[in-house]
Order: sequence, then structure tokens, then C-alpha cells
Amino acid sequence: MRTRIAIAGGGLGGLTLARILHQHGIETVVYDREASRSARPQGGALDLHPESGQLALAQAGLAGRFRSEARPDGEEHRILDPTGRMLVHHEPEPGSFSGRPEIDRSALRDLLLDSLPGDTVVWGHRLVAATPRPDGGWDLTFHGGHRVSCDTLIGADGARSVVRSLLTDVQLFYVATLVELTIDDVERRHPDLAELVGPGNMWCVGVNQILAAQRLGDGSLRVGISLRAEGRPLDTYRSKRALLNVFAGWDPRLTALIEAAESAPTPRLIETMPIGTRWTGRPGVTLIGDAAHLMPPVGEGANQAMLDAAELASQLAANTADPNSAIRAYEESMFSRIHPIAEMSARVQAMMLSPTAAEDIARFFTRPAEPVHAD
Ligand SMILES: Cc1cc2nc3c(=O)[nH]c(=O)nc-3n(C[C@H](O)[C@H](O)[C@H](O)COP(=O)(O)OP(=O)(O)OC[C@H]3O[C@@H](n4cnc5c(N)ncnc54)[C@H](O)[C@@H]3O)c2cc1C
Repeated sequence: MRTRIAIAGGGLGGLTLARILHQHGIETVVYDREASRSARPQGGALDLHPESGQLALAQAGLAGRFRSEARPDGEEHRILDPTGRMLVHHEPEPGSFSGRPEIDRSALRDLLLDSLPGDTVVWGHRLVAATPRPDGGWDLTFHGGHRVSCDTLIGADGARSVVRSLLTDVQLFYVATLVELTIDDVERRHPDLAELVGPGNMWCVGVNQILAAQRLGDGSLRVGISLRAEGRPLDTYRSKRALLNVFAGWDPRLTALIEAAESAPTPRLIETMPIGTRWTGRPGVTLIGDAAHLMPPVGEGANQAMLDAAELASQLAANTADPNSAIRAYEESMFSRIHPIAEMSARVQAMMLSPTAAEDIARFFTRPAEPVHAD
């Protein structure tokens, strides 16, 4: 089978790209390694920025749907130290909207999937190899041996992208360990924890470690633990008992968040690509999203993946006769956009997991507003 444009990876980047190209009358096939659309839970809220995620959704023709599904604001946050002392308590004005509304990540993914023709995404297809064809296209081989060919291959296959290896041999850095837990029906079953966290987000910031909790729309609480990379095996963090040891000495009201969790801890490595990563273009292939620029998770990755998709789709639609020029134009623009964002993300990540994080973060949130100068 021969496809004009094949997209490896049906995450937010790949689906946004498929949708915007579909809007331009260009059909694609998205191959995803997951067995089905519901195979991987996509929990959590996403803060969509006007200049990236929201812009991409508008280009996808889905901005109206997005607004109706958005929650009013996500700005209530509390920052505590390990003794339970409140360092910052920010409450939005009653009835105010943040202007950067949070949207449920699964709802966003469903919105994109439902907006595509039914045969666009092919599940259960893990790309394992791509080899160049003499005619300039690519032969794709999937786990299990299935093969297809395409003219243009877009790698939207995330942090451990297979397509990336066609363009660069860049190595990933391990910067932190992230462990996630959930507490269901928190208001009813753990009113004390519901009160502690409040209606939005709570972060407890210690030395090289953060215990955060976020209210989700379904009444549950997501507990996220970030630990500075120490080279310990992930299995170290697979039990609640082991995690409680990590937080020994913290106020028991805070560690109760770990004790109350129903789910087993799911630790994973947070890796990044070196800032400034770029590659020399190669005909018929490019990358978007985490495959192109894996950054620390400080609220930019999905937004930039969607903006990549929007920019690449515009270039491809404007230049159907010469997709390689479209790809080159996209890559140049993406590299210069991403590098400052990657730098900022690395700085925020370093600040969050540093020995002075509590003071730094409190200072950041309580700094006086910048004076406004009239010209
Ligand atoms: C804890 C956490 C919180 C975050 N919070 C935010 C946030 O608030 N805001 C924000 O903007 N970003 C956030 N991010 C970052 C964001 O999740 C990613 O940057 C974003 O998901 C990247 O999208 P993507 O489409 O490039 O990749 P992914 O979402 O990783 O999607 C890749 C897709 O490719 C598929 N795939 C992988 N390998 C293959 C293969 N070999 N063959 C076929 N398919 C394959 C996968 O199944 C997946 O569907 C967060 C990240 C983490 C870890």
C-alpha cells in the first residue's frame, strides 16, 4: 500500500496535523502503536496557550468546540513547604477567567479523533524501521512485519521517537523521576485532603523533591511526585512504602496524600533533548512534537507539538508540489521558535528541583508586577 503522507504517532501532535491537513483536503494515515484509541489513559488537564495550542485548534476548525469544553480557570494554587506552612496562596478573583483555560487532555484527544475520517488512524501499528526508497519515498516496517510505503513520513512518535533516528543521533538526558498516583472521589472519601489541596493545585516543595496534587474534573485527585534525577532504579519508587521513605520528616498531613492513593505508584523517567538540537534536512521526512524537541514537562510540550502541527500543515498545504521545501521552511521556523522555549523550560525545571526551590518559587509567585511605562 502506498500513502502520500504517513504520520507515525497519534498523540496530540500527530492528530492535530492529520486534522489540519484534512481541513486542507489532504488525507493522511496515522499509525499508532497503541492497540486501540482507548488503550492508553490520557489523564490530566492541559493549559492551552493562546499563541500555540489554542491557535492550532483554531486552525483545526475546532476552536468553538474547545471553548465549550474548557473549564473556567486553573489559577487557584497553593504552595507549601514540607512542614505544611503555606508559602503562597493564590486565588483568582471570583468569576474571573484565566484566559488560559485548562482542558481535559482526554477530551481534547477525543475531539481531534472524532473530527477525522474513521479510517485515518490505524491502531496497533508500532513503527520499527523506515528505509529510504530509490524514488525518494519511505518503506515503513511495523512490529509484526506489516509494511507500507509513503512519499512523506512525519515522526510524531513522541519522546522515544523511531523516526528521529533517521535525522539525528542525539542522546536524551535523564533529568528527573516522576511518580503518579490517584485518589478517587476525594471530596467524599477524604474531605481533609480535599480541604488541604483546595479547588485547584497544590505543590509542596522540598529540597530536590516536589509533592503536587491537582483536582481533576471527575472528582479525583492526581498526585504527582517529582524527584531530582539521582540514578536510582525506577523500581525504588514502585511501592507506597518506598515513597513514604522518600518523604520521611514531612508533615504527615502532606504524606497522607501518598497513603490515601488507591493506585500503585507508576514511576517514569523524565528525559529531555539537549537545548539547541537541530538536524540537517533529509528529503521526505521530518519531526513534530516531543520527537523533535523533548523538553521538561513545564507546560509547553503539548502546546508546541500542536503548533508544530499547525505550522507544518500550513507549509505542506501551501506547497503541495514541493513537500521538501515545505518541510525545510517548517524546520527553520520550528528550530528558532523552540530553542528559547527549551531554554526557559530547562531553567524552570532546574528551579523546581533545586535545594532552594521553595524560596525561589515563592519569590517567583509573589514578585511585584512589572511597572508599565508609557512611550
Ligand atoms: C507529567 C507530564 C505533564 C505534562 N503537562 C503538560 C502541560 O500541562 N502542558 C503541555 O503543553 N505539555 C505537557 N506535557 C508534555 C506533553 O505531554 C508532551 O509534550 C506532548 O504529549 C507531546 O505530544 P506528541 O504528540 O509529540 O507526543 P505524544 O503525546 O507522546 O504522542 C506520541 C504518540 O506516538 C505513539 N508512538 C510512539 N512510538 C511509536 C511508534 N514507534 N510507532 C507508532 N506510534 C508510536 C504513541 O502511542 C503516542 O500516541 C506534560 C508531560 C508530562 C510527562
